[in-house]
Amino acid sequence: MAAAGLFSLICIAGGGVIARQILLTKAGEKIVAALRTRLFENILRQEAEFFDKTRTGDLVTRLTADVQLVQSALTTDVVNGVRSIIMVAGGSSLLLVTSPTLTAISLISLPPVFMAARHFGAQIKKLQKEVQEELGMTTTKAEEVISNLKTVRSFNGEILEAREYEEKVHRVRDRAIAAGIKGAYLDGSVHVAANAGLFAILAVGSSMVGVGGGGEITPGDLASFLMYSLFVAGNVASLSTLYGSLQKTKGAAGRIFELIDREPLIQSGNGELEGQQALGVSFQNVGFAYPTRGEVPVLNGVNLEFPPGSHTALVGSSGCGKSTMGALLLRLYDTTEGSIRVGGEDIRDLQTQALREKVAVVQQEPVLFAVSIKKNIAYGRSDATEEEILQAADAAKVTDFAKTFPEGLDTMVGERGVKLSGGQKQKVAVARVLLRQAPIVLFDEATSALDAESEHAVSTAIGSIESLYGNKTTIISVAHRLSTILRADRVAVLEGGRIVELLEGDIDVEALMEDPQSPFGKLIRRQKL
Ligand SMILES: Nc1ncnc2c1ncn2[C@@H]1O[C@H](COP(=O)(O)OP(=O)(O)OP(=O)(O)O)[C@@H](O)[C@H]1O
Repeated sequence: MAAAGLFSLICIAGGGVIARQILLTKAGEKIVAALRTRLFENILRQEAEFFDKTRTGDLVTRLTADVQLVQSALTTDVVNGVRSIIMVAGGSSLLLVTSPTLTAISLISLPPVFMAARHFGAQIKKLQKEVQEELGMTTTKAEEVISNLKTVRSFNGEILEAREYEEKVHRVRDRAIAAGIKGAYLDGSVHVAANAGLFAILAVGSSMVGVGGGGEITPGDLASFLMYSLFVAGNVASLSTLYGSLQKTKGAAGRIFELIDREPLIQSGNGELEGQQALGVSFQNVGFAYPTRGEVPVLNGVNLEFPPGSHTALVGSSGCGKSTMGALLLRLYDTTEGSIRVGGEDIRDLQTQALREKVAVVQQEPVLFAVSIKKNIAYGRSDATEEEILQAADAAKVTDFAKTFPEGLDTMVGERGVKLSGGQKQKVAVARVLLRQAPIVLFDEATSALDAESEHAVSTAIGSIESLYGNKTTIISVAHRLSTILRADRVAVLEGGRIVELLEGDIDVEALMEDPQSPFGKLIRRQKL
């Protein structure tokens, strides 16, 4: 009967183990999923300045390794901790019942335990934070080298890169070992303090038993007291190990929550831009310096109107701030001085999403995603029909080169579009923007990677799309390509951070080249075009 009863109890305990494992796994995985999602969503909300300052690897480490540490702490560590606390509480009550005097004496081991936990705990937390930061740098390095392996290889950089990676890995290792050593000191000190308590109990307890027995307590009581004390000391020791591990987690959790709680510096306004009509853009006394290089002004009192439906070429030498004007128009950064208006509204008063819906950009270095050509085009507008996608692909001459691939528009382009040529990538980016049908179109030297014939085809396509979808305000920023400049009906010259010349109507290039006062003439002469 007793054996059967015991077996039933074991079965119930087994069921408890199963339930605990299942519940812990569920809780842990749900915590990880929720943390990752919230973290990722908040990373995406951050302003461009944040990404100028933060390394990608650091963010990836927060999403992976840091979250993983928190998961194990919140499941395994917390459960073990609760169990040890119950054991310590239960064991202590037994101690109290057996001998209140000896229990009071055993308490002398507690202050050193707390002191050790405080002292080493703080150091472990700091070191673990450093481990996670160094891990972030290691991830950044690996990601940079692997995604640019062709460049690394062409410069015979493999050995150098492997050595740099090794150095970073060693820094992670050294910090992790240092944290482990502090943990070991914590465990060791707790062990000594807890066992010193046992010695005190033995010394005082034996005198309480008295020579030959007959004292305050029986030898049996002392033996039980010592056994309970060992049990309590063992659980206090495992609590200290858990405390060390919780301190590690605090380092990682701090990094996660600092980012989950971070409010982006660029806050969206509430205004909306209704309708699909052409919108004008106006730069009013705009001054700007990149926050990471605050002492170097890039723009300085830029005044420029882009009337609705106008086609403006923004011309200026390399690095003069043309792309920066585009970034400001998209409100990736806020102007340091002055304001930018779209459709008469200050862009700081508009919802950032509403603003970006109205501006389509072909970037200087177009970025494609690791999906098919067609999906990359469809990224331009989520509700576009198949027909519209094909129309955009045709207009930007994507169909011409895609039909030479066995899978046509369904060809996968590889990570960042590595399986396409520079010009092909740019054509896909143009198709994506054509599909977007935004009233303001920004070409950041979009035609630089296109050959003359494709460039002509693309600009004609833009014209035809325009006649299909209505007038667009286009801004083409271009360093020197005269054929592109002349296709615009206005030319604005950017120099020294301000607009120094605005040409409208028929542009007589020959005369301007002769004119020593004309910045545009000077620019063209310098470029020898
Ligand atoms: N994220 C950034 N952080 C700090 N400085 C930057 C950043 N982006 C650009 N700059 C600096 O701002 C200046 C203007 O750059 P911008 O890209 O606007 O030039 P650009 O006229 O478009 O040049 P290009 O014709 O060569 O593309 C440059 O001196 C550049 O080094």
